Amino acid sequence: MTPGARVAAAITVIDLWLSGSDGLDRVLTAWGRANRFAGSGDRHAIADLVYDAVRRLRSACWVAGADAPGARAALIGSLRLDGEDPSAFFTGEGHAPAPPDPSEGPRELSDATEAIRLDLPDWLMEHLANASREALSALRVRAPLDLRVNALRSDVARARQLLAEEGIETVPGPLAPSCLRVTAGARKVARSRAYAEGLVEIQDAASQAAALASPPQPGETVLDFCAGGGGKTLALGAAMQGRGRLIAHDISALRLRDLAPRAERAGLTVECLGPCETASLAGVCDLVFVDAPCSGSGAWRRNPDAKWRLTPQRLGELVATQDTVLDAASQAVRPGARLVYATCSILSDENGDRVRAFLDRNPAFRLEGDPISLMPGPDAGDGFFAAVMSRAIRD
Ligand SMILES: C[S@@+](CC[C@H](N)C(=O)[O-])C[C@H]1O[C@@H](n2cnc3c(N)ncnc32)[C@H](O)[C@@H]1O
Repeated sequence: MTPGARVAAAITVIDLWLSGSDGLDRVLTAWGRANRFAGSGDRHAIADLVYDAVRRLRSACWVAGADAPGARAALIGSLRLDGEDPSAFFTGEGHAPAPPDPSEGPRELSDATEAIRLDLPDWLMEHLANASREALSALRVRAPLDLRVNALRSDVARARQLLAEEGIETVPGPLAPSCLRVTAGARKVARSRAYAEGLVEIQDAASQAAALASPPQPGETVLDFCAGGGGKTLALGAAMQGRGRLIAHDISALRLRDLAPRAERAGLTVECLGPCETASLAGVCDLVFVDAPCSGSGAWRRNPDAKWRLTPQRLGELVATQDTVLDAASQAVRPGARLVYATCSILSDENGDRVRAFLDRNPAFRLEGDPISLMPGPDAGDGFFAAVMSRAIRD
């Protein structure tokens, strides 16, 4: 495909996403299936164009002269924000889109409101008043790929060497000793031997750090209450050196489906419990980890469509779920043991506010130290929050 045809395809994908309710990933996958002529290089290039434009949807549309989100404006503006001349792609020749007309900018980004410049919905600005502008700007930029070296299978030096032999270059990553940041060959990771044999997992640096907010010890009974795909479960299991009882629970049995084979690859045994199967764990766990469902605002550079779909009503629903989940999970904590509440959110509504509300409802628990509050950044990881609480020996 020509560069212009790739831009045209990216416009089609964003159009479909804007007019439907599916996530961007699904729309992209469906487009790829319906357009088999596009090779993997084309599909990757189109995905990059799409994600770059959606991450910066408001600012891109602004510099393309549009006051409302639109796919064509998003692409024109996104190219401009990257210092490219859109006319080089919008040629009208072959499958390329028609050339930009004078109503399509350029317009100075410095004339836009702060919410537009930061690519955030207007209503969210007051919720983010305490977040630094650098952290919010980081959400407009493509995220790096981080790996967690699985100590049960390898050490960091050996994992780096094996990855390098397959053309995947890494440097030591931030926030966690097991973190490697991929600097070249990111697209080869999922097909690499190191990945297939469980030496490394794909996991953001901040997620790795959050999993170790209260490091589990070998021999402990550890419950990952919102285990989902199991990223934290595997990190917890590695910290336990594979010894003890590791239990994964989620309200969605479907989301736990891939955990058993992932755990086996990582050299771990995990008990998987479906919804409402935790009654037998009441008061027995040494550590209960709650990676609560949240807005995902700390990871919006990876999932930029989520930020445009979040509404005040949805945030309210999430907050109510977080309270319910934390109350339910706390039942499994043994007297004297730990409860960790974590989110990949940067909104205090979902973080400190939830912990304070929980402690007010549950006087048997108290906060241990200051919560970890990680903000997204080029040399950091995603935004993440983790608070460690402990249950009194006697209620
Ligand atoms: C942030 S995701 C977990 C990600 C996962 N821990 C990881 O590291 O890959 C939140 C999870 O909470 C689950 N969830 C939502 N409501 C729940 C509930 N009431 N009880 C338990 N899990 C719930 C969701 O199905 C989802 O898998």
